[in-house]
Amino acid sequence: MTQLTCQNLAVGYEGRAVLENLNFSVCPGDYLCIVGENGSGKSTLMKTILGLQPPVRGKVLTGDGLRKNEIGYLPQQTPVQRDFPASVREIVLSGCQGRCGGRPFYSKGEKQLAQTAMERMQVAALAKRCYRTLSGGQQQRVLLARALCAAQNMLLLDEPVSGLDPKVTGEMYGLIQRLNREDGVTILMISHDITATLTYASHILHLGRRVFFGTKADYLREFPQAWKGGEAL
Ligand SMILES: Nc1ncnc2c1ncn2[C@@H]1O[C@H](COP(=O)(O)OP(=O)(O)OP(=O)(O)O)[C@@H](O)[C@H]1O
Repeated sequence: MTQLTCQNLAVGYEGRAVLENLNFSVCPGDYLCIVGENGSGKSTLMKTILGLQPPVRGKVLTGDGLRKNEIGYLPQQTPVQRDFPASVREIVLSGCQGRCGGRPFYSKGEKQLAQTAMERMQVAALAKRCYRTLSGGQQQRVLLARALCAAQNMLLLDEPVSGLDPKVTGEMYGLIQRLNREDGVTILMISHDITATLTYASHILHLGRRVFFGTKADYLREFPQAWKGGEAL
């Protein structure tokens, strides 16, 4: 059973394709890394998958009980977002907004969901702290907890470790791996980190002059030089 299928998909702007002929599926529990050089269309594909912009051609289909508004999203952080003047708890709770249906307060269940997400991401002790006083790694864990409030089945992460030091990067990857392995959360991750991709991914989508989609083993068979950190495609 597939959760997400891109069928003859072309993505781009104002009818002009940046990427075309994309055909791939994601199953529950997959860990898909989307790699490719700058400008290859990773963010455009992600926005199309999230339904934030229409496909130029083709379709994005969801299945296995997953609806398009049930994909949790961790955007790439901008400096303005890093300075956001709200408490950790408020930010995590705001992930529940899609569930509120216009209601101007959070229910007991939503507050519990936020508490559980903060515990899973090890930020419960920071609940009352102001977001902008946190370290980069703590901020990313808060945003992951927020994404978990929005969706439990699939997370889309746009370069979740950019700007983090190696130790914090390792911790972040560890938390994401636990969500995937222990909680069965499907992961779609845009990454520039080929070593991490080859360590954690079950599947790889490489965007570029040639598009590749397949398992990590297929990728390594086709592009053995990827291990050496060389240009893969
Ligand atoms: N709003 C827009 N309107 C028109 N073209 C755009 C728009 N946003 C991006 N593009 C173009 O689409 C192409 C793909 O951009 P995109 O941001 O998806 O690439 P990316 O792989 O995510 O790059 P990066 O790794 O630098 O984040 C680029 O040529 C870019 O200039």
